[in-house]
Amino acid sequence: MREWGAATCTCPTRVGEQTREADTCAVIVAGGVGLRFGDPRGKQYVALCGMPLMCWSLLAFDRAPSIGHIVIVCSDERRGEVRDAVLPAVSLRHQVTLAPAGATRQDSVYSGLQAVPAEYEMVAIHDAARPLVTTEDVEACIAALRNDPSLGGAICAARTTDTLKLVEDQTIVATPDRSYYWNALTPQVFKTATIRAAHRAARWDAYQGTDDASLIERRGGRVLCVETSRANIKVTVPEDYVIAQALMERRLMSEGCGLDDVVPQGGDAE
Ligand SMILES: Nc1ccn([C@@H]2O[C@H](COP(=O)(O)OP(=O)(O)OP(=O)(O)O)[C@@H](O)[C@H]2O)c(=O)n1
Ligand SMILES: C[C@](O)(CO)[C@H](O)COP(=O)(O)O
Repeated sequence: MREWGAATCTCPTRVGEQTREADTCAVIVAGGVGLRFGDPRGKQYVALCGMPLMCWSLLAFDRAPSIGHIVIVCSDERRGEVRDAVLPAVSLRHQVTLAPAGATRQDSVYSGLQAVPAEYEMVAIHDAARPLVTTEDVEACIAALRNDPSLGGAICAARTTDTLKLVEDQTIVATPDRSYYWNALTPQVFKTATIRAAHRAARWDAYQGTDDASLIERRGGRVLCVETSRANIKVTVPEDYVIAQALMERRLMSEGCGLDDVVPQGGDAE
């Protein structure tokens, strides 16, 4: 893996100026230890194309016209690193609040939700470990929820392309019709009040879901899958890093934008 160094390549495309009131707060969860990744620095802090990996998703959200504030959830031990290394590597327009991580992803999201300023009607919850999210993905998901009041949430998702097997004791039990199966990605967007209530209910019931949509589903809410870029992978194991780096390099080469947009400055961290 490359060491952290000066940024040699840069940023996602700007998606126009802010044309509407920003009604959504981003909650970026970066509180995991990355056991499966195995690097003691933590996968969200290793360099990807010249910046800590989590910087790429911060930029994508910062440039989304619907986003007005960013909450970053990180462990107390890494708070200093976020302030001194992550935020200075990007030039964020929006104010940033840091919230303490919890023991599980769900606990970290719960913590992040407590830090969302009162004026934000919607939240977009995102894994810091998904650096390839685009501003277009973020906006598509927010627009889907905004445009359909009957929805309990809208999530970025991609259709499954492999043949799926239901397996017990390493033996195939069934081959389900894969047209019904999609991979859940992030961001996952919800009304702030709705997802806060769903998280409170899950804690009360001691329910642990692997994503936030499942907390809405279990209460009967309808969550829409918004088909977005399948390049938005989660860096989970070391092989994912290699893929993420190749995809990011390809994106940066095709966009060909300059370094001036990512000069060290940092947002105001509260
Ligand atoms: N207690 C936790 C656990 C996870 N996450 C975040 O949730 C996202 C998705 O989690 P995952 O890929 O499982 O990350 P880790 O928990 O770090 O990985 P592992 O399970 O391999 O330890 C990551 O951005 C991770 O930092 C978090 O904020 N707090
Ligand atoms: C939220 C998520 O990224 C959607 O795919 C995923 O469920 C997180 O799961 P993990 O096992 O905690 O990585």
